[in-house]
Amino acid sequence: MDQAVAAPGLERFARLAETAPEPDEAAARAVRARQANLTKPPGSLGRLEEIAEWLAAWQGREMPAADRVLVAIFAGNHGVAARGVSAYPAEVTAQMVANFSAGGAAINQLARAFGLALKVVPLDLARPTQDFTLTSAMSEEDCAQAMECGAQALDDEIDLLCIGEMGIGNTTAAAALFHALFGGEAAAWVGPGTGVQGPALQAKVEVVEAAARRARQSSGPGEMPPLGALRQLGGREIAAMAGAILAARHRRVPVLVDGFVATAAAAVVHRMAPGAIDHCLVGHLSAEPAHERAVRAIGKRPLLSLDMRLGEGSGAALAVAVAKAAVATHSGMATFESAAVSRESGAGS
Ligand SMILES: O=C(O)c1ccc[n+]([C@@H]2O[C@H](COP(=O)([O-])O)[C@@H](O)[C@H]2O)c1
Ligand SMILES: Cc1cc2nc[nH]c2cc1C
Repeated sequence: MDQAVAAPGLERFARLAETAPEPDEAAARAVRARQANLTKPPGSLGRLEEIAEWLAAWQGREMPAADRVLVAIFAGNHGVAARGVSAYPAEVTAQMVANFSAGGAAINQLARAFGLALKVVPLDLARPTQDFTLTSAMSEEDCAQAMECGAQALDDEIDLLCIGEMGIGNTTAAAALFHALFGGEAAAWVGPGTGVQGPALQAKVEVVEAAARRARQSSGPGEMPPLGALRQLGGREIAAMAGAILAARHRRVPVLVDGFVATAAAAVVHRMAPGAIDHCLVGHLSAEPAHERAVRAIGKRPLLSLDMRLGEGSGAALAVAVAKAAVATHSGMATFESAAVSRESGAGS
């Protein structure tokens, strides 16, 4: 039987989820008190107000910041790609990593446009994970090592972290993880990814069904433990994103999660302990059809919905603009007193 969580490396991450620090309620209260005095009808900045409070609560400061933002992109290769589940060949993963380094990818332009730091972390690209229809994707050591790489991506002082990924075949891994963690039909979690359609899409559904069946048998009766599911069905970049989410919580760094694949990493952490992803928001609703179901399953509501389905942190990076807007309004606006603006007349109550 497969007791993934018993591995020493993975145990460290199970403990990180169990000992996650709580939000700073005093900072959140201070944000709410200030917002009540800013020159606007109460609640009229909608989710910007919620985001300012969320940033402050996790940063542990009354005046939140979104100046030092890091986009971390983790890249991994997948044995299951050999089953024809992607519209692109597996070598595109390494080629896109080179493109990130050369500054030619979409995320490079978004990072430049919004003044974001970009870190690209390739994870053992020459050694794809195992085909998880046949055996578990990663050994316990491999999974723990990838999670550790994710945790270490946070070595600098930052206000906000965007997590993203690159990995041909990884929408199959993400679909398999959602299926294992949340149940339902495999077909409800599978979509085109980079553009798979017709019989190849049906074959992708069958790959996810076969993988979930094998993982369930290997993991034994009862609910599959989240770290077990990660090592059975995930990929190194998904494990790294899970590690980064857990490490960010301990550093009190709020996290913007990118699309469908990054949400699979958040889903693993969500299932590790109650409230374990309270410091995360989903930046953008992917056009990958199952993303909506996935974000609902982890109790989130994406900030943006622009029909993108790119990955590489792009949806999270765009959502930084919203976080910056929340900080700018919260910290820059005048109060009713300072601007000599009359408060509500009472007709509304
Ligand atoms: O995150 C998303 O919403 C998303 C949706 C579709 C595709 N992707 C990206 O496309 C790649 C995976 O697609 P595929 O078809 O190879 O499984 C991977 O590099 C992801 O970053 C990402
Ligand atoms: C070209 C290309 C760029 C990507 N960026 C993220 N996933 C991707 C997948 C492909 C195929």
